[in-house]
Amino acid sequence: MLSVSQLSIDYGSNRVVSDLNLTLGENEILMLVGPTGCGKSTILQALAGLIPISEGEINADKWRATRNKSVPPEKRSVGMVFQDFALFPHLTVEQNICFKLKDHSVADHWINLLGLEEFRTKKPATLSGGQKQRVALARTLAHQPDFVLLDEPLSNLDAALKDMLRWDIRNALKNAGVPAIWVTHDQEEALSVGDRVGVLKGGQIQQIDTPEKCFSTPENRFVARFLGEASFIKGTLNNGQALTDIGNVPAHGVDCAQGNVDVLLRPDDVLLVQSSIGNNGEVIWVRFEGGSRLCAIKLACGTVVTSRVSHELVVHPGDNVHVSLSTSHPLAAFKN
Ligand SMILES: Nc1ncnc2c1ncn2[C@@H]1O[C@H](COP(=O)(O)OP(=O)(O)OP(=O)(O)O)[C@@H](O)[C@H]1O
Repeated sequence: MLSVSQLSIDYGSNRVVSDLNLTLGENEILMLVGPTGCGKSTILQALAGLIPISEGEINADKWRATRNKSVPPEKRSVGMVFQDFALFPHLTVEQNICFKLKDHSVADHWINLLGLEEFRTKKPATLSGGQKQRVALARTLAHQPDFVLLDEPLSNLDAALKDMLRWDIRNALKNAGVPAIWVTHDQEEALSVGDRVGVLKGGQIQQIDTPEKCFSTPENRFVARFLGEASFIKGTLNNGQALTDIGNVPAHGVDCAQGNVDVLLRPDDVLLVQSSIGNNGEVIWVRFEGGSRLCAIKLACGTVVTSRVSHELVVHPGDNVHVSLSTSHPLAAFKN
């Protein structure tokens, strides 16, 4: 178990992380997301003991660090996985994994689990990016850390490989029973592989919650926009029901919002139909996504909403269409 309370971190006179509170449960994967420069890597470096903290404390089972009581990285039992793999080029895969390891037999488990058997005697230069990252993860887990910090481990890999490797990393962490904090730029990665997601802005946590809650009931508009396509439509909220120009839906008032609100719409909440009568909007752009199309529709009131439709529905900019709300789950509504 790792817990961080009221943690602040400065670079000189510049405070880049303020009043951070979080706990990492046993066997939990916590994803940290946020725009570039919001302090994600800085938090990982402070947890690893690579940079000093200015306020607050970090508590692990075996140690406690504060501004006045630093604990060196080697005493923290922390494993780190970086985007650039950080392997020793002159050592083989096996030697990299076993580096400074007393019991080499532990390495075999991770070599097998991460599919590295055939590369055991190879040098890193002959491996692909995905294989190198598996070696880096195997090395980290073979050292049996108390927790693992992953700093954008997939950002140097192509899309197809990313998708496969993110599940392999999650499975390996779960197999090891080691909790992890995983920094990513990728909202889809955060929502799909994390047990919880922490959204950061300007060095401050905006929300830490399950992926479902962060996505469906974001605590503010920043979180709503950061975690996927979001549009807002004006409405009136009373007794859990929001009335809008394109339909009435169950809604939940964020911060007890009532009356005039902006209702958060995800593309899957908006139903688009092509019809010759009763149209209420005009398509302004369409993005082909493979199995689906993402369409932006301008309503008569000027509001733009997005809708995701099947690839079978061929829609063009300029088409007049009918959009409505089709959700049975409550949508988040913000005071306007
Ligand atoms: N060594 C340093 N000295 C001074 N300022 C730094 C240093 N490292 C980072 N910063 C600043 O601290 C802020 C947070 O940087 P950090 O690298 O933690 O952000 P990040 O969220 O990880 O960004 P990215 O997603 O681009 O990797 C940024 O404004 C950055 O310019």
